[in-house]
Amino acid sequence: MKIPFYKYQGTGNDFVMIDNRQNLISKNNTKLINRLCDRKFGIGGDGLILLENPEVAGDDFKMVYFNADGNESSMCGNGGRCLVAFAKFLGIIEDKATFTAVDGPHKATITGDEVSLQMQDLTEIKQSGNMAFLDTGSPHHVVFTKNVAQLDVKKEGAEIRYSDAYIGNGGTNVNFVDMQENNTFLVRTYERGVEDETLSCGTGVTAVALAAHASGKANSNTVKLIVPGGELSVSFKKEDDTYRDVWLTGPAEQVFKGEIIC
Ligand SMILES: N[C@@H](CCC[C@H](N)C(=O)O)C(=O)O
Repeated sequence: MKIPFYKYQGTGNDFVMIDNRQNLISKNNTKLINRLCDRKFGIGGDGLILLENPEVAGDDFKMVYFNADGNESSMCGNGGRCLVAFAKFLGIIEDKATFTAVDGPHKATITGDEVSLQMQDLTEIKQSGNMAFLDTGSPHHVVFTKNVAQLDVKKEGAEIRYSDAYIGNGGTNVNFVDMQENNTFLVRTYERGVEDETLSCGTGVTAVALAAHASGKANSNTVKLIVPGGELSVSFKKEDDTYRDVWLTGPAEQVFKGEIIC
């Protein structure tokens, strides 16, 4: 059997994309999904995303996201942006989308090469010293520190991800953040389910922007995030204790296509 696939990247966070509206691939095939994401034995990717038929009235499609380990996981911000570009490529949408993912409904807009994705509203941010924990669709531990460029993110991220605080609770992603000038932050992320540093994480930079604003490190409603794979921005409104109208914006690009032989 041959299954057509596409590969997308958004600031270096890369995904295998499959149009699964005809149920070509089973969501329970963890081994196959893990192998397809393997950079030596498969296509290679930080995750795999299925575009499926919508289950909610008014939606254009449904997003199903798997980490590179083959397990279905929580929301992927960059993956969501790439999926919107894929939906446009497939002719499902033009420049606007409405879809549902594991964390609920999302809206998106496309402007040239950039895709903006609306993230969920957020109220709870746990802050302690230079750290914060928040769930922007996926769980994120945020550490504000210095010399982020020199850090061993895989080693230090794994220590936090597998620490007693998180191990019994499904784990966490970990973001190391170096504050620059003018509401700009340098971010490196250790991703759960990839179990390594990725070049970018959309829910991660969203968490960083909101944690930075909540702790007074950012004073603008638009924050610029520099990640190893490029640049993203996050804009939001704060009403009472809640961050609303949270939008993640950055590039999303199709890089190649092929056929899975299985
Ligand atoms: N790369 C993603 C986050 C994907 C989910 C994460 N690995 C998890 O399991 O929590 C993003 O862009 O948000």
